[in-house]
Amino acid sequence: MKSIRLKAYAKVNLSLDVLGKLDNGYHQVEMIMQQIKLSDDVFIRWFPDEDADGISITLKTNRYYLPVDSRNLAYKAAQIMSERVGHGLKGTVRIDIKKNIPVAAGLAGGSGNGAAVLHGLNVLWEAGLNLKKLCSLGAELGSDVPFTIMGQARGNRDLIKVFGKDPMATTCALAYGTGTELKPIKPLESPILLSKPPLSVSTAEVYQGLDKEAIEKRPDNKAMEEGLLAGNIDIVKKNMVNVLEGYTLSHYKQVKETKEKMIEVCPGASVLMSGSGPSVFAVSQDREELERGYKELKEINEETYLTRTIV
Ligand SMILES: C[C@](O)(CO)[C@H](O)COP(=O)(O)OP(=O)(O)OC[C@H]1O[C@@H](n2ccc(N)nc2=O)[C@H](O)[C@@H]1O
Ligand SMILES: Nc1ncnc2c1ncn2[C@@H]1O[C@H](COP(=O)(O)OP(=O)(O)OP(=O)(O)O)[C@@H](O)[C@H]1O
Repeated sequence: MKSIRLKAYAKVNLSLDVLGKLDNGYHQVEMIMQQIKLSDDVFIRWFPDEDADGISITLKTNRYYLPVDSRNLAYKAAQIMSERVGHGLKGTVRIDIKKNIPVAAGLAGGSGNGAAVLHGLNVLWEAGLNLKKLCSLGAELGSDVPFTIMGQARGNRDLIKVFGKDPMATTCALAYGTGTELKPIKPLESPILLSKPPLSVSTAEVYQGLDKEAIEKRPDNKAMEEGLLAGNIDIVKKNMVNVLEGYTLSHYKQVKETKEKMIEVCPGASVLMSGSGPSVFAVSQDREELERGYKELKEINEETYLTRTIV
């Protein structure tokens, strides 16, 4: 038996712009994504068995409501690896996921689980796929998967050994196209307060909702990138804009209330919704302010975390 244990980190969108809509219904985005320390634990084991009839996959998670078949991105990732690089292999892939990242939260939790399985089987099966190839397989799973592949290559010791010198192994990137084209950027170094109201929001619904509304304020991603490069957190804070906020905040009262509360209790922070929501996060140099905010937000939303970015 061979095994690997990987951390699948969550992401926040420091900015998110939508530039247009493609014929297939997907949207053209331009956004800056940053990996944070909040993570799921993904344990992958490979039991070779010469008598087996090909590769079988089993999956367990600590969230009873999550599917454990091909509807789960981790399971689907194992299927993709079996099809593409598993020729001639016989045995069982066992995946155990301990979820800490809130589900359907705008934090790429499921995407990260899929990414970890792609990475894990690449190592266990000695498939030798580079980051570019892993990202292209990841794009078949979901728009956020390639970024989580890059971030994990930087945030896991076993993967740093393999990809340490690859400039794509980074925890911050400008994502464009449908979100799967990535350009590494110098990461943000900051504590992060994160809070998710007890509801889930469909990403598809939010993108479709945006089609019917005018975008009021767009992020200046160039300025944000320069701020990151200069390590100037004030410039980063000033440019935190997410065009998906308009729809989610106006349709989900608890998300708006969470954002308003965070602004009230962390006046020195910049507060933004991540992805399509409903998670809201705050960036501030003042950790004590975020600690105070954590206590207040925890009273409202059980799923509240004080974490930090990974550089
Ligand atoms: C909102 C973000 O999380 C920001 O990072 C991503 O853009 C969405 O990433 P994701 O959840 O991995 O998205 P996917 O699973 O690929 O797509 C979910 C749904 O979102 C919509 N979608 C997604 C990405 C994109 N560029 N345009 C879209 O319109 C599509 O309706 C799609 O059916
Ligand atoms: N391994 C997984 N973990 C969590 N959800 C999963 C997983 N596999 C599939 N899903 C499904 O995906 C949906 C979205 O969950 P996820 O936690 O990935 O959302 P998210 O954080 O909003 O993702 P994103 O930020 O990429 O849009 C859930 O409703 C869930 O049923």
